[in-house]
Amino acid sequence: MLIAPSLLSCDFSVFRDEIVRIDQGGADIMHLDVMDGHFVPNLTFGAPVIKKLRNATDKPFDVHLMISEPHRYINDFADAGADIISFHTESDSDIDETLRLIEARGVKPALAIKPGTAPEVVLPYLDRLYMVLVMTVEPGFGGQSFMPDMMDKVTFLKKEIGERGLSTLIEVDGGIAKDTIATAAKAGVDICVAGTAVFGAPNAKEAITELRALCG
Ligand SMILES: O=C(CO)[C@@H](O)[C@H](O)COP(=O)(O)O
Repeated sequence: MLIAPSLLSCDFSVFRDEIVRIDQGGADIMHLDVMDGHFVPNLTFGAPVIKKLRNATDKPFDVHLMISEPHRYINDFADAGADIISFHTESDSDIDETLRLIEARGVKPALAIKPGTAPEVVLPYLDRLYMVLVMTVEPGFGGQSFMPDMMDKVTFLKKEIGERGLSTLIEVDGGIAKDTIATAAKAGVDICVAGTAVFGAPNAKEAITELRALCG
């Protein structure tokens, strides 16, 4: 299991230091939530901020776009140093064209689905995807409760990935904590995003180590 702390829950007044802290704490991937106050009812940061932070770590930057019209910003996030870009199937973007823009920049493409979205929507694109991001809360805010019924989507997608002989990864995001991560691991999740469970803990390194250990 790869652990991707969500920087949404970090102390933004020391954003760079927080990245260094979780890097040294054993984080596998840096999960960066971009919100526009339109696709989701919250605002965070954009490509210029990510670009300034890129040299804080060598770990991959996993940029989760919770924005409308993501196709307009793919080049900006690629220029900023994103390694993975995920965008939502529910956004007002041409999925095929937006994937093409990501592929053209040599960035790993991912599709994200909200809790109310059926996993079948990603099937036409699965062969092109580095990852599918299955939201286990409604996107927009940290600190919500994990939705265990989303694991049916993980099972469905893992089966399809296996049958097609693909290596597409499954990431889950929202409510991942000590009492929920084993459920995700059992369902076959490859990457767990965790915000509150890492940044809300007294010691981020211990929290990351413990989360990983709970996956068996
Ligand atoms: O993208 C989101 C929320 O939209 C997530 O990345 C959350 O930030 C996860 O936070 P926790 O549920 O782990 O606190």
